[in-house]
Amino acid sequence: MALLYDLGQLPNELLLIWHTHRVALLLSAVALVTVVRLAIYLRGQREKVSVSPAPASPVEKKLVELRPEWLPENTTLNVSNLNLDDHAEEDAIAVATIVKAKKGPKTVKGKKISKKIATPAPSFDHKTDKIQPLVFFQSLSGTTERFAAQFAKVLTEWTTGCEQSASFLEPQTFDLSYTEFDDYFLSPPKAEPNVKHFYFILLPTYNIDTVLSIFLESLQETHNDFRIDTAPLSGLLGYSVFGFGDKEGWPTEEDGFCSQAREVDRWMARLTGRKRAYPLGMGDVKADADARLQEWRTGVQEALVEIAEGRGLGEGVRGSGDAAESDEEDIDDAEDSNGQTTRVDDVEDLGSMVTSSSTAIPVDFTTYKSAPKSKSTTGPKEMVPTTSPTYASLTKQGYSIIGSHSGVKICRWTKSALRGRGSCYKYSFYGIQSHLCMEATPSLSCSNKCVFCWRHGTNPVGTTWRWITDAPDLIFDGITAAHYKKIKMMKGVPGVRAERFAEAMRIRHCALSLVGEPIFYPHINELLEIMHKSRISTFLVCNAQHPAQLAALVPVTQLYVSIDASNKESLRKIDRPLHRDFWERFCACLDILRNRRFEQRTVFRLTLVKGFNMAEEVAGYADLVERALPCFVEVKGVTYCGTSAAGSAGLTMQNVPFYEEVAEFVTHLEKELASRGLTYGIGAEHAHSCCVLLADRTRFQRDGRWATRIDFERFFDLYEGKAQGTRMENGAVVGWRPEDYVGGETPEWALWGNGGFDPRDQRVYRKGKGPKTEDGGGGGEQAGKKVDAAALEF
Ligand SMILES: Cc1cc2nc3c(=O)[nH]c(=O)nc-3n(C[C@H](O)[C@H](O)[C@H](O)COP(=O)(O)O)c2cc1C
Ligand code: SF4
Repeated sequence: MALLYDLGQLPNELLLIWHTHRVALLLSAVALVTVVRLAIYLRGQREKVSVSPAPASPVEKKLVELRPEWLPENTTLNVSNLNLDDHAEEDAIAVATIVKAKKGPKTVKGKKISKKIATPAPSFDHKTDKIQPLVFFQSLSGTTERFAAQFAKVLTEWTTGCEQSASFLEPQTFDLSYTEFDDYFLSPPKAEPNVKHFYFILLPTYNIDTVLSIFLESLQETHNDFRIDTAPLSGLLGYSVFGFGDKEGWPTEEDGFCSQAREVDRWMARLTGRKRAYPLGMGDVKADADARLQEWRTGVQEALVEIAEGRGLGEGVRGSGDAAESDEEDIDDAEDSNGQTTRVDDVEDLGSMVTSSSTAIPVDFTTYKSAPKSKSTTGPKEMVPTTSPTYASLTKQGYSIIGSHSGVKICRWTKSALRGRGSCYKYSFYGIQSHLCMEATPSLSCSNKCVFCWRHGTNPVGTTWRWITDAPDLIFDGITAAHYKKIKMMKGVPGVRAERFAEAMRIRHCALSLVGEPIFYPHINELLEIMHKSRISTFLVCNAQHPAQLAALVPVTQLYVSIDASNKESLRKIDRPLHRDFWERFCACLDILRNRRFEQRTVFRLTLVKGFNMAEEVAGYADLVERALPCFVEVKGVTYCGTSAAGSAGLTMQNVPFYEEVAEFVTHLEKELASRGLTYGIGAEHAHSCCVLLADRTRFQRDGRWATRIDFERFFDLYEGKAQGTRMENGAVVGWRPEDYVGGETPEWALWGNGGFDPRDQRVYRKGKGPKTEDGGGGGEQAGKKVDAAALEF
């Protein structure tokens, strides 16, 4: 009973205890929860620490798959197969070290480089230091070049005659078309420690794609590259920009007057940490350019005196103490006016960004000289508008521009063949009669700036296709019509043979090369299909910079890759590619060529330029041949076009090899290939074009005799399915092989040692030149003749 009574009292007892000790109880509960939470937190911290490797402990290495944007769909780049450092130096490091982490959301850790530039101005000790003035210019139609030369001359006179002359080194001038941007705009140039640089930049403005756009992209790219200081040029003493524009077409800055010079000035301010030594100068080429330039020069000279006397850039400019300059450069350029980030990580986006960041410039090429145009430009531009210097230059030299990005021209060999005076080397080697051949390109733009290309400065360049695109059938109709028109114009030329003239009215072959990069055109496959359906054979030359397009190309009659150098450094110097990963692209193209060598005739085209890519490079070229195993290797001496562009690229007649030198080079290459067990032999020559052919003996010899010619009709039959090919896969026929359309034997007169001139043609010697041997052939030719740029042949 007593027990029942005690239990009945329990709730009351508990209530009493709660009322008496509730504060203590609540405090104890809070303390307990805190201790438990703390314990969980500390445990978590310990786990994180233990995930990190102990100092110097081995970390797991993982192979990181490189997947550049140019790789074809569903393809991965096997770095070990690419042998990227076969002949080269510091190539891509494909193995990155990665600390194995727990699965979970990927966190990217990085340190944002402060936009505020801390780098102080380089101090200038006027007793020991020297100022090296560098004058950079860019010119498409020569105006800025003339002004720059004049400016450099007066500046030189001033630096040698002024009171501070001991502080100055002789000014140097650079054409930006031929300047490696990375050598001057990624950091100040390398020099003795007491030599400090000052940049003068003189530029025109073009509201179309030109090399200038590439320069702007490169400045922007450098500034935005998160691996580089945002002001990598702060080591310069200073800079100043002068722009040339045309107020007739672009009356005000709003309309785009000198817009590119203004942009360059702004990027330079950012890259130098605001070292603008003198304000941007601008001149109207049709009015006051001369006076404005003199004014600007006097101003910059005064700034140079200040520097030379140790006073830096003067008041109000960063580096001199008072960073009071205030304009848009102070604003964090990572944000545009809408507050949206404009930082780019994809280099390919830069083109459009540069355009969009500039003052919106109207592009109405039909009204170039008319009233100011409205401001907005949307959508792509024409690659070669009729008002562009490129258009003027190309048409002047006999090119017909089709649409806005294709070109056609009859080469001198077509004219020569019409007159019965001989065809080009393609006749000797492959049986192509020059009067049946059309030379064209669907892309006048290119991603290289090769030193031997005569069009520099004026040719459109770009790494991606971003122009208005013409349809392939329109291009085909346009180029064939223009070709026939030009042939017809030959009707009255003395010596043209009637039968050849009649034959020429049916195009049989197309050399897709001319200038520019044909596979850059997005519908190249459709264009090729149209040609093949019209029974026109296709010889396509590409510059080994577009592996994705190369891999996706339909088989052509003969596929060429230009091999302008045997190693990375030499390729960089001679082709001056726009792609930073040019060597990887080049190597990938070689591997694609190797894979496709049983589908179509593949050719290496070597253009030898003395002093650039000949000496000591035989082994390097042999490496490349070994890698791609092309069916043929054509070795050709460069043709000197004698333009100022070639001159600025450092090319002179001394760079044009003699035929004997080309022949000697080929003999060495043949030996080198043989020493590696490769089965190449010298198949044919055409001394007149300074060209020699190496071919794979196992594939293009019949009973020990060379058979380098092509059976074109058989190629079309194979293409149309009228004849069956012999390319097999898993026991089934999957297509044709180059061996299926090998033509007749290489004629005797074309074989090595016989000169390569068809005896049925009439040989015409240039004034003062005569036959070296009785038969008129045999290695006596001199390639080193200055020819008109229009005489360049594929
Ligand atoms: C197609 C074309 C576009 C041009 N665009 C501009 C422009 O947007 N703004 C400007 O001020 N001048 C423009 N100009 C004028 C040139 O900048 C001017 O003629 C300059 O002197 C050319 O210099 P260069 O001969 O050194 O190439 C353009 C000229 C051409 C032919
Ligand atoms: S690849 Fe041809 S067109 Fe392009 S830059 Fe070189 S030489 Fe000129």
